[in-house]
Amino acid sequence: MYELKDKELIFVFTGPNGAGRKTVADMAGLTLNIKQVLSYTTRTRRANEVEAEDYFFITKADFDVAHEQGQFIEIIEFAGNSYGIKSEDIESQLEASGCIYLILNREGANILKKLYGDKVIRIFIYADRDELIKRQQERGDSPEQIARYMNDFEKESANREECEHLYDNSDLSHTMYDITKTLEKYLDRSLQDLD
Ligand SMILES: Nc1ncnc2c1ncn2[C@@H]1O[C@H](COP(=O)(O)OP(=O)(O)OP(=O)(O)O)[C@@H](O)[C@H]1O
Ligand SMILES: Nc1nc2c(ncn2[C@@H]2O[C@H](COP(=O)(O)O)[C@@H](O)[C@H]2O)c(=O)[nH]1
Repeated sequence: MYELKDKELIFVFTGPNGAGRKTVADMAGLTLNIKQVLSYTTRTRRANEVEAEDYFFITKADFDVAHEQGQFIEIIEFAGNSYGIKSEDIESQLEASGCIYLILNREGANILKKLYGDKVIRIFIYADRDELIKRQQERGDSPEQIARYMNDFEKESANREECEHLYDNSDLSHTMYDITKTLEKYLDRSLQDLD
């Protein structure tokens, strides 16, 4: 397993679907110049999603081959699709930029924490249940898709207790203000550790 160097950090954005993890994580990444490690998925691409920007969209056959070859650090099956992150991508991105972020469900967030301990900061993003449904509807998800994703709501919400930081994302600009302040503290500390 890759051993993280002193200054390297992994931010994991987690929480229930539709809470705004991706929106918040990408804005924070852009502001603070932190790069994302993308997952691979067998899920069908949504209308607004772009290959190699949101995910690497691959076939189930390719996913299974990569899995058999031990390329994934962790995988999940969710709503009939497979998702995983490749160890090599984590390693190369850390070496290139020092700090990375990922957007994962509770299982992935907690596996990384177990593997990398204090180097992993889990950021739990949440919003009211009805608001999550509304956001998924507005994005054009079908009622069946929303129901499948919301099945996980309770378990995903319960994971807040495990996370290092919690943010209510009812108001995006407030969320961004608070998260940026928190991440900056970690980044400053990490730079000071270098001295
Ligand atoms: N604070 C907010 N207020 C209103 N809408 C928001 C807010 N944050 C994000 N959204 C919108 O909610 C929808 C879901 O956001 P996003 O994709 O970032 O969520 P997610 O937690 O990554 O969930 P998923 O994995 O289902 O995409 C998007 O259309 C996004 O623009
Ligand atoms: N444990 C992991 N969770 C992942 C990974 N890639 C995405 N996800 C999470 O899965 C659900 C569904 O994603 P969606 O894009 O279909 O809405 C969501 O919670 C993602 O954050 C992964 O590699 N490992």
